[in-house]
Parts: sequence; C-alpha cells; structure tokens
Amino acid sequence: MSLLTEKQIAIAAVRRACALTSLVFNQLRQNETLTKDDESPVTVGDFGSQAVINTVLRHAFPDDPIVGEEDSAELRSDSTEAVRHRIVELVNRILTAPLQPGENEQWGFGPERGLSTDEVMDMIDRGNYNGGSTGRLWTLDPIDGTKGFLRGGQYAVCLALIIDSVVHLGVVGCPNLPLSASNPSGPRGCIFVAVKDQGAFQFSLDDPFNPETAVPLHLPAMSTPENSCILQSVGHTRLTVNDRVAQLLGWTMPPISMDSQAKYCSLSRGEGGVYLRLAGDLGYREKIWDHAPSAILIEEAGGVITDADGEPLNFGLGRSLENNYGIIAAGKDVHSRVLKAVKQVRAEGK
Ligand SMILES: Nc1ncnc2c1ncn2[C@@H]1O[C@H](COP(=O)(O)O)[C@@H](OP(=O)(O)O)[C@H]1O
Ligand SMILES: [Mg+2]
Ligand SMILES: [Mg+2]
Ligand SMILES: [Mg+2]
Repeated sequence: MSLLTEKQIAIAAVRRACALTSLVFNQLRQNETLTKDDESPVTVGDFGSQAVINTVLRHAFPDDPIVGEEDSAELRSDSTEAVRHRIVELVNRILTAPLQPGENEQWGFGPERGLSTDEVMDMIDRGNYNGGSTGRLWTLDPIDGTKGFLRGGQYAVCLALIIDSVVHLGVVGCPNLPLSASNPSGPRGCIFVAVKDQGAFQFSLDDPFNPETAVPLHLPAMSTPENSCILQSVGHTRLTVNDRVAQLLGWTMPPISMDSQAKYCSLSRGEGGVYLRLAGDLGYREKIWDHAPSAILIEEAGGVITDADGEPLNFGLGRSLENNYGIIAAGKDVHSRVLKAVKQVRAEGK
C-alpha cells in the first residue's frame, strides 16, 4: 500500500495545525484555557488544531472515521462564547491562508473556505468515533503534551492512520523541538513521518516534504550504558520503577524528562535509549492517539514498541489501549534488556 495521498494530506494538515498552535503559543491570552472533567487542561490551540485537521481529512476522505481527543460539548455553552469565537477566528485564519507548496485546494484550504461557528464545532466533533478493529480510522491528538505547551516546553501535533488495527501512517509535528539534537539552541520545528514498510523521516516544519532532503531515521542497533538514558514523561512516570531500571542496566546518564510524543521523536533519531512509561495510576488506560502516531515511527526507524509485559500494543479495542499496561520503546537490543529489567523491578513490587 503506497498511501502516498494519505501521507501528503496528513503532512499538510499537521503543518497547518502546527501553524495554528504556534500562533496560539506566541500569544496565548488569559482565559483561553478550559479544564476538562478529568482536571486536565485544554486550550484554544487543542480545539483549533483538531478542527483544522478534521476539516482537511473530511475534504479528502469523507468516509474515514476519526478518533480525536477533544470534543466540542463544553464549547457550546454560553459561558465559553469568547473561547468559541477565538477558535473560529483562528481556524478560519489558518484554513484560508494562501496555498503553500505541497498543498491542494481540494484538501480544504484556500480563501473560499471560511467556516461558520457551527461548522467548526461539527468539525471538532468528527473526532467522536469510538474506534474499532476493522477498516480505516484516523486517530488525532491535536496537542499532545498540553501541559508542556502551556509551560513553554515540548508538545506535538499527532496524527495516525490505522487500518484493521495496524498503524500504517504516522505524522508528528513538534514546533518546539530543535531540528538537530546536537544544536539545542538552533532552529526549531520538526515534522516526523513514517509509513508502513517505507521507513521513517524527519524534516523541517517550515519546508514541504521533499524525499531528497528528508532525513531518514534509524535507531542504533546497539548501545552502551555510558551513552544511554531513559526518556520519560514529566508528569506520568513511576519514577521508582524508572530509576531502578536504569540502576539494573548500569545506566548512569540522568533521564530526559520531556512532555509529549516529542520523546518518541527524539528516540527515533537516536537520542536517549528507551521510552519508558508505566503510569502511576495502575488503572489508567493509555489513549490510542497518545501512542499510535509514534509507534510506527519507532518501528520504521528499526525499533520495537510493546507494553510492559512485552506484548504488542492493540490499537483495535476502541479509544484506549484496553489490553496494555505500560510502554517500552527502544532499539531491538535495548528493548529486550529493558523489558527484562522492568519485569524484575515489577516482581520486586516497585
Ligand atoms: N494518569 C495518566 N497516566 C498516564 N498518561 C496520562 C494520564 N493522564 C493523562 N495522560 C496522558 O498523558 C499525555 C501526555 O503525555 P506525557 O505525559 O508523555 O507528556 C496526555 O496527553 P494530552 O496532553 O494530549 O492530554 C494524556 O493523554
Ligand atoms: Mg489532553
Ligand atoms: Mg496526548
Ligand atoms: Mg492532547
């Protein structure tokens, strides 16, 4: 399956959504953040990004269902009128900006495409699909790492195409991630793209995808304790487990704590050593949009991604990874060593 059109459209949608989130990031105003029922934050950037991407997917693939993180229920009340208007303004500004290289007006961009408030709300709600094991579906995290976004750290706009429970395409935009790990204060803004059996690539968020200049990504096959460390979530990590795993492996480099799927992106270009996530709340089920877009990135970069028992992630059980606890992603050799250590640490009751 070449999925060339899907890839081009997903890249264009994520690039536009990143333009929206960057705009919001640079001028986030007071009262542009709401708190969801689970107490997590959501901003005009999250809603706007979801509306932009769903609009593009709707134009290009009207029959494809979308499992998106956000929905518009809270936005439709009188008390959120100002936020709602700001989202509509942002979405129309982004969708109606002139066509850029690599874009097609049939994809929902262009000067004629301004949406009404109701249409924007409906576009957000095209993400309400409950998921499932058969057929095509897209999964979208319009801003992953909203807490990182709010504190000026890392965040990512993440989109994946899943066919019959298997991730076939992943696109992750990281507006705040340096293009080169070796130059952390250098230019920022990367996009990571992987298609099943076609490899994984990084390129600049500012440039349209060009296979000639995209950088192919490869996880190192082997690593040494001296140059390896754990990439972990800022807020959703069982630190006792991670610290003990590092100790068992003899890794002395301190862990890298970072928000969002930017961790997976960093790993895919050879930074760190392992993505290790065991949620503190043992009953928490990871969401498919938090992992599907990057799972294929890791696999296409030559790595392995499983749960904490070494089992494959099952993306066909609805909006959550119902049968998986914990995530381990790494190059093949490191993965097997980390999995063994994780099993030992869990047996120790940590
Ligand atoms: N108790 C919990 N355990 C693990 N992950 C959680 C969690 N509560 C929320 N999350 C998820 O963690 C994601 C952020 O990942 P990270 O911690 O690696 O930065 C959040 O994505 P959003 O920011 O899109 O809501 C959210 O879906
Ligand atoms: Mg969220
Ligand atoms: Mg997320
Ligand atoms: Mg999110």
